[in-house]
Amino acid sequence: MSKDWVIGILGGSGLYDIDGLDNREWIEIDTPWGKPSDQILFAELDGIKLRFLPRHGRAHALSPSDVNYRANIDALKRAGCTDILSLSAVGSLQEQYPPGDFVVVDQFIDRTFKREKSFFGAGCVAHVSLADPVCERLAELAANAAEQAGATVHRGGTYLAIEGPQFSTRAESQLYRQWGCDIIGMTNMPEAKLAREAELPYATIGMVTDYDCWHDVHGNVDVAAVIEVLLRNADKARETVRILVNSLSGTERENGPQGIETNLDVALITSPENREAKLLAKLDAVAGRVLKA
Ligand SMILES: CSC[C@H]1O[C@H](OP(=O)(O)O)[C@H](O)[C@@H]1O
Ligand SMILES: Nc1ncnc2[nH]cnc12
Repeated sequence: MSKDWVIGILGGSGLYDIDGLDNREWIEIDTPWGKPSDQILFAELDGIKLRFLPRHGRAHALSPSDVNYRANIDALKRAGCTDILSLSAVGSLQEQYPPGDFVVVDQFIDRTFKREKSFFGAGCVAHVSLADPVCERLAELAANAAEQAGATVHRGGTYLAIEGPQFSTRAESQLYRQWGCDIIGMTNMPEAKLAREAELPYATIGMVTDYDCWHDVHGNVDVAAVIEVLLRNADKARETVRILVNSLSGTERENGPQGIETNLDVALITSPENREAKLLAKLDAVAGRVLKA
């Protein structure tokens, strides 16, 4: 099936708006899961529709544990998004990813524990596959765009998600390194899981801001250091978005080869006659494609 691209952008720390877009309008979207982090910026560029949501709100008043990830993903789906790209500040767990570099990850480890992680549950159970949690097509488009924007880009890598809001202890940081993780952040889980449940292809660019606290030479991460690097990199991130969108201009969107857009076809397990009407009503945007009679 082909349709128009509608690119959703989840902006992380330091990225609260994108300028240089046409027909900009901030629009409030309500969801059955509560309020998203902020209004969503509806805009266009080169004929492609863009929907931008600052993950922590424009005032950065939401901590990673307080972000309503379900509402954010649901709202982006309601806003018509076909794909979601996250731009996130991350710490580096490996020497070869210095601050300033971009890592386009292909795997996640979820160590968060205080968040709603599924749209499904009692009354309508589903188990989606997360073996390949990232949309390879979107990740490639994002990596190409970031390179053209002048970033040093690493393709592939594992993002370790911690609950926060505190940064890690040195022992934890060393442990994550031993696990082979590449970058660390506090937000991409359960975001990526929920995007998959909503049948939305998801990719993330980790913008490295620090070496966490494991490095012998570089000092321990703090917010000032993160913001300092981010401010230097935010323009590159915005330019990446503009180049990515431009690369789609004039093309028709086809579903990708990973089957993400139809993955609920093989995920629902509660028999239709036993599904709860109340939960089904809340799933109208996320799973309407498979739940509509
Ligand atoms: C301000 S440093 C910690 C903060 O930054 C990252 O957020 P995001 O992924 O939204 O850029 C990290 O995950 C923490 O939430
Ligand atoms: N070192 C770090 N740990 C967790 N989240 C981060 N965001 C940016 N740097 C981080």
